[in-house]
Amino acid sequence: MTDPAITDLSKDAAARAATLLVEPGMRLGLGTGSTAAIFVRRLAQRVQDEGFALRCAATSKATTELATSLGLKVEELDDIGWLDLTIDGADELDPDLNLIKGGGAAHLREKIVATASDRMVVIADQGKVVEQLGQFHLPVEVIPFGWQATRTLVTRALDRLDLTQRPVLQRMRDGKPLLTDEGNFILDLALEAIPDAYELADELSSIAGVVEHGLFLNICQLAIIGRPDGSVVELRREDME
Ligand SMILES: O=C[C@H](O)[C@H](O)[C@H](O)COP(=O)(O)O
Repeated sequence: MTDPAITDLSKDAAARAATLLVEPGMRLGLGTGSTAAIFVRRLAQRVQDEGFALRCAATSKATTELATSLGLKVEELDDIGWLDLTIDGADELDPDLNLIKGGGAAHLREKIVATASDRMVVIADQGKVVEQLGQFHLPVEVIPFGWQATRTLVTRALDRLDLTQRPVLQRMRDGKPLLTDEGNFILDLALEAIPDAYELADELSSIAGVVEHGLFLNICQLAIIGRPDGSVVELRREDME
């Protein structure tokens, strides 16, 4: 396992590089998670040093609190309307820049913000880059009402795709299921490999109690992968090279 301090250096390298994509006056989406938090800190520092204005929309209560505490102006997405750029982390990314997100249970708002942006850029360390998605458990946000019936429907969908693993309600807080910022539960799918992410996404999206899954397909345009020595590698979708 990679030393967490090394991983943090890599995340910081990616975050620093991403701050250079931000231009004065931009409408900017702020992601959630440890990498996105480093970006928010780096961005706040740059804004303070250079004194320019930005309009930010955040993807979680945690990011709203962090950004606001650092002096960034955070507004409701609906008050901004549309975003120029969103910068966020990811749990996994494949060579097509398809992603798994939601390790921090924020993927619903993250997907709304990312798809309401002209560009989404992912920042990550090398450990997030995979050949095929699925090693990281796939989060599926479900409405608490009837969640067990929803879980049955998710199981049947997995069966149809010959995926034998079962969805699990495993994220707990104070002995109760963890609630997302939108008051929903998370089912985790430990799939190990997702042979066809588009097919799985379609199946999951067609289930009534599923609010959103953590597959981000065809949404990210650029990934900035940080290295412990402070350098970065940029990955673009193959069809965009
Ligand atoms: O729900 C959380 C988000 O999708 C995060 O962006 C993702 O889990 C990556 O987080 P981290 O940068 O902490 O690995």
